[in-house]
Amino acid sequence: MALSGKTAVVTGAAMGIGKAITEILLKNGAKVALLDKNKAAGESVVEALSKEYEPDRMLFRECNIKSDEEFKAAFQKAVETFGGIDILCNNAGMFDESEWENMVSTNLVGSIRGTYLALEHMNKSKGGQGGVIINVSSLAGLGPLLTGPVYSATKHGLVGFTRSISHRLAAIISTSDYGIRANAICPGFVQTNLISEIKSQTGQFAHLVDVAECILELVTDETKNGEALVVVKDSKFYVTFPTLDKSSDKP
Ligand SMILES: NC(=O)C1=CN([C@@H]2O[C@H](COP(=O)(O)OP(=O)(O)OC[C@H]3O[C@@H](n4cnc5c(N)ncnc54)[C@H](O)[C@@H]3O)[C@@H](O)[C@H]2O)C=CC1
Ligand SMILES: CCCCCC(=O)CC\C=C/C=C/C=C/[C@@H](O)[C@@H](O)CCCC(=O)O
Repeated sequence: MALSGKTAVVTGAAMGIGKAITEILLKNGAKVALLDKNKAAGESVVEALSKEYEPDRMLFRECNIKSDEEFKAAFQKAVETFGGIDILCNNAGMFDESEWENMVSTNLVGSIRGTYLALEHMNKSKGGQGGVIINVSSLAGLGPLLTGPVYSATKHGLVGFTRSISHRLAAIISTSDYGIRANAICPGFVQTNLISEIKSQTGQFAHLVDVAECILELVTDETKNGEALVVVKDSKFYVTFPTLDKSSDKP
């Protein structure tokens, strides 16, 4: 997918990984609807980016992805402003095990909500233009995270949901081509506000630009559907998942 003229919706775009995703999409010619619950930070980012990119290629919309109403309105605003939606990056997320129900509502339910909204808008069989959905999971979505059992559950859930949706989209292509791909990205530690608010952190950190470049790869490479791409310091790799042997329930 060439990005020039394409429209992306990025959640959690006001800082961190979401801001880095927004910048690399703008740099590669896309228009971006930045969504975030943090209005002040979101407006500040758009003001700063408008100095480097054409202001009519971006918009900020305050949106809490836990709200169906706010998320639907934000999608509608993006469609009205830019004419359609080609890319969704479900990036918004949090880490707070003391707020575990809120974390599930944000990290998992919020991203599922965004995915289903995108399927409606992108679906070629319903007048859409097709597109690609990137769900930001985590390395903790592929293995246990001692310090974050519920966080890890939300990110495992997101990998499972993304793989299931993408396999479904691939399976129905012969009957009703949605023209939509879905992939997960699984970063290791990245120095952002989310991490800086967590005290006991160890481990090596990937760079924001590395994560953004991996997301760009998943967006532009139309052969990628149902993938989980790991990106850690100085390394990236596509996860190979066990396939169930149809004749038995053994992987
Ligand atoms: N920083 C890291 O080490 C890693 C982060 N991730 C994931 O990357 C994504 C982004 O994380 P960071 O950039 O590190 O976090 P961050 O805290 O720096 O930025 C997150 C952004 O999302 C927004 N947000 C949070 N909840 C929201 C909601 N309910 N509705 C709308 N916006 C909301 C925040 O206002 C903030 O602007 C998250 O899904 C996180 O789980 C994954 C692996 C590693
Ligand atoms: C502690 C809060 C972190 C919140 C932000 C993140 O998501 C950071 C994720 C970084 C590290 C997670 C590490 C998990 C490691 C193990 O589960 C390991 O088993 C993962 C193996 C993945 C693989 O190699 O396929």
